[in-house]
Parts: sequence; C-alpha cells; structure tokens
Amino acid sequence: MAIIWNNEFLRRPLIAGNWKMNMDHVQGITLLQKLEWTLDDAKHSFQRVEVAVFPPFTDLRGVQTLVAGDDLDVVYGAQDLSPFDSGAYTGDISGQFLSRLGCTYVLVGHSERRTLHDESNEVVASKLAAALKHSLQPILCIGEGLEVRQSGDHVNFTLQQLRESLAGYPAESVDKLVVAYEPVWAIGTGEVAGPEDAQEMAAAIRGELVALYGVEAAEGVRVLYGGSVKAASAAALMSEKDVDGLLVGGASLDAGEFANIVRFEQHFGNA
Ligand SMILES: O=C[C@H](O)COP(=O)(O)O
Repeated sequence: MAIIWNNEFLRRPLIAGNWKMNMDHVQGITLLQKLEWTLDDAKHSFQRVEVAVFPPFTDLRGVQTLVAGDDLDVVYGAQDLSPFDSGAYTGDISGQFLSRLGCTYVLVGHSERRTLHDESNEVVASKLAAALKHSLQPILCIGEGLEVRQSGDHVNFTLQQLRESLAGYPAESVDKLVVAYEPVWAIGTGEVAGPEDAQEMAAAIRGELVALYGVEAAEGVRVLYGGSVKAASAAALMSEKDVDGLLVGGASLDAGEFANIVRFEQHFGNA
C-alpha cells in the first residue's frame, strides 16, 4: 500500500469480504446494512478505500435491491462464474446473469474452487475471459499450499499459477485485473502469513505482471492478501508497499470486525 507524498494511495485500496457459503439472503441483507451503517457512522471515505462483499449467489438479488434502493457505497460481486454464457451446465451461473445483477467484481480461481472442484489454471483462464466478456472485474486468486511453502518453492509455484491463469488475458484489460495472493495454509486456519511474507509475494506478483504487460500496466494492478486476516493484523499487512488490499473470509461475517479491517488506517499507530 504505497502512499505517495500527498497522503494519497498509489493504488486505491480494496477491502473485500468473501462470505463463502455463509449468510442466507435474509442474514446477508442484515449484515450488509449493519456494515454500511457502521462505516457511515465512522465517516468512512469509500472514495479513499473501496469496500466490496461477495455473498452467495442466492443473496445477490437482495443485495442488488438494497444497494440500489438505499444508495449504498459498498459494491459487491460473486464468488465464482461459469466459463460459459448459457446452456446445459446444471448448477452453474453465467457471467451474464451476474452482470445483470449489478455485480462489479467476481472471484476467479479461489483456492476452495481449485481444491474442492478441481479447477485447473486452464479453467481459471477461461473464467477470466468470461468475466471480461460480461464486464465483470476479475479478482484472480493464487497461492501455495503448506507443502510447497515448506519446500521453499512458494514464489515459483505461485508465479507459475499466475502465468498459466493469465494465459490469453488481453493486455488492454489489465486495468480491470485484481490479483489476490492467498497462501492456502493460512486460509481459515488462524495462521496469518507475516506482513513480510505478503510483501515478498505481492512484489513478486507485480514483477511478473511487469514482465507480462509492462511497467505502466502492472503499476496499476491491485494485489490483495488473504488468509485469516483480522482487524488486529490488517494495519501491518496494509503497511507493506505492494499490498493494496485484503480478501477477508471469516472476519467479514462480523460487521464490526470487518469495518475495523476496512478502517485499517486508524490502527497504523498500533501496528
Ligand atoms: O476468500 C477469503 C480467504 O479464503 C480467506 O479466508 P479467511 O479469512 O477465513 O482465512
């Protein structure tokens, strides 16, 4: 999170809450209202730090209605999308539907999709293409498991995932891309990668993006960290130069805790 001389961020931070398979459509509305009220009470500047939530598919229509009706500042996205537009793909959801529901973002290649649904980098690449086709900004998730981390090969592994997932990703759409580094061993485990681990990988990811798309394009891409983030760890992570945001799972289900993560700047002194 580089801050430049006039106290502006080099890249607008994005704090994203992935609700995973939690919160039915009624609970989801309550959580979102509470989050917006908490942030409004705290006079949070959404222009300065963007806030996004990723509810389950079944919540999205309710979220759309609430955001539009009450003119909320929180934006939202989906947790996955199909590589296809329509057809005999039982249970899948098209990017076109998500776009119609007002989604800004879509998570692509989350580790739980890769692990539980065998999503390869090739499939992830086709989902990135589908996201762009339907004007959704993809948040591409990458990251290594525990064994790879212990072998010391985590940077090579993660960059290969990045390259293969981005195969065919058009240079003219790099400004839409967000990358989330999520070490799988730190997801839902309480183990947080240290700020220096997050910075090491975020810098490596940016370096790879420079190699693929050039300095100017890569400088604009936001790189998030995800994995057991809490309000207590957010400020230190966000102090790192190449960490431009956080992808938060469990802690995003508590409006107060998530609002404190969004307001990470308040905690810089205590970090
Ligand atoms: O998408 C979010 C990440 O998987 C992190 O989840 P977590 O904060 O529960 O560890």
